[in-house]
Amino acid sequence: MVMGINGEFPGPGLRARVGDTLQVNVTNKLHTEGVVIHWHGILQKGRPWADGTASISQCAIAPGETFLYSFTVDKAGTYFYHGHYGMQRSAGLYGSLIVDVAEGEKEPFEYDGEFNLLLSDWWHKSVHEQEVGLSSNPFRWINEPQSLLINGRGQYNCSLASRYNSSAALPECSLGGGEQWAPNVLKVLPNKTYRLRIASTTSLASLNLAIGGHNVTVVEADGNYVQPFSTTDVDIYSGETYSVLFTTNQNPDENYWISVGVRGRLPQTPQALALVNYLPNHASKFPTSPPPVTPQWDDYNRSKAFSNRIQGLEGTTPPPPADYDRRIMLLNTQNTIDGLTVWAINNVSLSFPPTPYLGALKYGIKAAFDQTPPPDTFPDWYDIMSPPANPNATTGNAIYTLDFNSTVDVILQNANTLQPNDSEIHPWHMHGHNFWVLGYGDGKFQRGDEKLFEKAGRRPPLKNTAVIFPFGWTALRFVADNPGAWPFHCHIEPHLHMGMGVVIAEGVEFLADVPRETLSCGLTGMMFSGNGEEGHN
Ligand SMILES: O=C1O[C@H]([C@@H](O)CO)C(O)=C1O
Repeated sequence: MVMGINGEFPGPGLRARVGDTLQVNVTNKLHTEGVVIHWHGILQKGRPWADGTASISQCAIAPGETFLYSFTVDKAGTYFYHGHYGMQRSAGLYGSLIVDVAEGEKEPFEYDGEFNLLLSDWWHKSVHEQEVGLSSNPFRWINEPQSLLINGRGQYNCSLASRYNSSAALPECSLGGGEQWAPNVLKVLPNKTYRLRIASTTSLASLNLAIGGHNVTVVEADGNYVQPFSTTDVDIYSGETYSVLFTTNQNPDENYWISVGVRGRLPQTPQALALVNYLPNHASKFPTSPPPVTPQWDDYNRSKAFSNRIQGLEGTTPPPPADYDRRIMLLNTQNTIDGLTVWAINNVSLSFPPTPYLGALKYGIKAAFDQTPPPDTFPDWYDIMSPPANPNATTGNAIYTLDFNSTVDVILQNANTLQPNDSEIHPWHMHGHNFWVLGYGDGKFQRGDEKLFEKAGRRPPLKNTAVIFPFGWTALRFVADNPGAWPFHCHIEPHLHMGMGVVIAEGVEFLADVPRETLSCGLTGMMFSGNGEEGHN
């Protein structure tokens, strides 16, 4: 079962120019559940209610109802959109969103043509069955995906590439032409430069993409320009987007594979493949070289080296100096609550309340969520190298309230899971803000480690998603300059479902109004249905 939009999966690609206002009417035709759409990477300055997050920016759109998302896009780049209620993104509710530079403006790089690859992973088990398993005792994990998809296409139970390897476990796919699952074909001319936009909306998988025989130059990450660098392959974590340039300077009598494979978890899913078709060769001409091999899944030094190469483009805004009034240390742990397996941040597993935070904050409804702030740090003695000594965590829905316009540092600290010698990749995505990635480190963050940021001599890149490596930490800095309530969470869909996130809020008092049509549920719904025609339901 797949959730589609306008009869399509993935949903229709959207394209706009900087300065445009997009108006998207979403009608919920799911019969038995609400829906919201999040515009991933769009900052929604001044319109936090358009962020499309259930329980945070709005009430879920009820079956049969229509909600108008209206927002301005102010930064060129590669983005996507997706469901942000339950695990609807995993059910296929996503599509691509591209913002071009304004008329007459130029990108800081040149290219002759472009392609867009939206990457995802796919399970045969329905999302509802997955959700039930994750919230069961005993816990039932979703396990690895059955397929990796490129623009919604992938193969199952066969491999396009088995002819290159006689010991391949899977038979060759028999392509007749025109199959829905046929690989994406990128038609190119020799000696041109192409822009490849890549976005990952995977539910779980960390990916690596490479083009056989071609190096790529990375130029954009998460809608921000980066200092160009050349590489053989690109790591891409869920929630990230990249643009890379490649030049068709190889033997024009050949076609070439693009491969996408799993990193960061023991892969059990065949690579996804797309074809670079040098014209006038026929697309059915199989490349003579096999698809690029995905680097060893647990070669984290290689992954770290790649992440460390991403720097802000020279001349772009550097991070402001530290304001150590507020440094938030977020310890990510796997825990148990009443026998259920959860993820917790500083020992609190996030559970979304029925009243959207934005409305609750705007109208001062204190009963809507826990008013005691969550902890800004974790105990010094916590041993991140071992399973939690006391694995019991609590459930909570309190928020981090930030001073408006303050500079905030966040240290995301990874730790051992409930299993000995195990720590996992977590790509953290922040809504409403870009942050500077100050640095990555191994082990437990120590006072004084901030020196490592400066010593590295890197120009921190602006991003909206950053990974924490196993047993390591990642340091971020951002300015709390966007009035609203915003989730900041692991972009692995089952991990958010299991509580791996926090909510931050700032400057809500500066919002003139929060549209009533976003508030028709929970305590705000009651508040507004009490006084006649203003009520929604
Ligand atoms: O949240 C997770 O649960 C499993 C495992 O840790 C327990 O089965 C896994 O691989 C996750 O990422």
